[in-house]
Amino acid sequence: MQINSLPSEFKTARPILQTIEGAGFEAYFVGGSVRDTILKDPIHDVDIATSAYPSEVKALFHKTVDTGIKHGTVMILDHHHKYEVTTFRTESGYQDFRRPDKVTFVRSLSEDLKRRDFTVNALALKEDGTVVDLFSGLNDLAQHVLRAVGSPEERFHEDALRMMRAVRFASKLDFTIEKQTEAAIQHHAKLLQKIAVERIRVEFEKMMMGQNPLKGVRYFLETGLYAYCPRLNGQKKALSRMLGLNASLQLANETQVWLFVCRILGLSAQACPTFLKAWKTSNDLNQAVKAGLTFLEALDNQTVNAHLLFQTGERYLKEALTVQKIFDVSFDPDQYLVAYKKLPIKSSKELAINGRDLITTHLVTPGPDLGRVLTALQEGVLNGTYQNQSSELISAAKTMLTNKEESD
Ligand SMILES: Nc1ccn([C@@H]2O[C@H](COP(=O)(O)OP(=O)(O)OP(=O)(O)O)[C@@H](O)[C@H]2O)c(=O)n1
Repeated sequence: MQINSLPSEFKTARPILQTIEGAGFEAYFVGGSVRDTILKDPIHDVDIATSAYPSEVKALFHKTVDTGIKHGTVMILDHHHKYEVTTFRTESGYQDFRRPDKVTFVRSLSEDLKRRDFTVNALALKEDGTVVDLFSGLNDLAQHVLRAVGSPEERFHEDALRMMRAVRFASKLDFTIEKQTEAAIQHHAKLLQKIAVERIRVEFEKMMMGQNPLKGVRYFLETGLYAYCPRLNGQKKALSRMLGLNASLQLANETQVWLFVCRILGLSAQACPTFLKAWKTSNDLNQAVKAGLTFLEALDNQTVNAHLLFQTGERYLKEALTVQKIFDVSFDPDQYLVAYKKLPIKSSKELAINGRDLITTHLVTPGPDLGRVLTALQEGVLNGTYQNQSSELISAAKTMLTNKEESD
């Protein structure tokens, strides 16, 4: 196969390949960018593989960085671009099911391609647009099939994360997993326990955000992979609820993914931190999910009010509303967005007076009273008791403090 019009990312990187080839070595574009180009999908990283050894690559370019020299990767800095160039290699060992114990640099492209995970990821592209296809990856791409290169058992034994990659690609590309490859995942699912949670999480999130997430999820459940993910063992029934949803599952970011998963599992805002901790999500994400779940619980209980909209904030509110719409296609998020827009203040900073105003007018001294008065004023503004005007708020503060003195 010949690709006549290469994407601009490849065209820009062409001189790198030409320099390496000019020195008598082989060089190819490899990996996901080749797959995505043939599928006419946008490409992200451009990976280059070569028969030149790292020292030989370094000798050919002015600026290089040893990013992963032990594994054969050299980064080439070329004007404003960075390219990872990796020497053809074979891998062996894999006692921990994730990293090879031994990497051997080789001169043969076929040796390098045959250690790769799936046939559609084992294509190489020459700078002139010729595709090298040693494992019928082009046919699998055309048939939308994900098939391990060579023995699936061996591929998953080498790197158990590849099983999660399989379900992620099934979702991302809307591909079917070939029968033997699927059977091998089912057989080896428990090896996932050996893989770092962070790496599993990245694949899980990508699966949930794919083109056809339910395809990936179906494999995730049927092969038993889910049982080896944090806190999902025993949750097949709950997770299967995803498959019965009426709405198409389109999740745009990690917050939506975890909000959705927590809702599917019936986790409350209070219970979610323990669950998310097991998945090692970031503090920012945990905060977003907790805020979203708190809002959705209020939605369930029909107790949404101005205070909650204010607390949730626009960003988290939008995420929560998007997730609610997945569960209930007839749900209308607009009324909540309109109510949010109508809030007299969107943050404490928008309150017409601040702590300093109360101190300079000698109403109150720094301390707990100050915080209490400001919170009460903010609540009053949100529920419509006061207008957000400084004179009105100052006099409201005076009344509050006078009443307090009298009751003290
Ligand atoms: N566990 C892995 C990870 C990667 N690869 C190989 O390394 C390439 C690059 O890997 P990576 O960048 O992680 O994934 P991509 O396939 O490029 O997919 P994407 O960019 O969409 O994540 C893959 O195509 C595949 O050939 C592999 O064989 N086994």
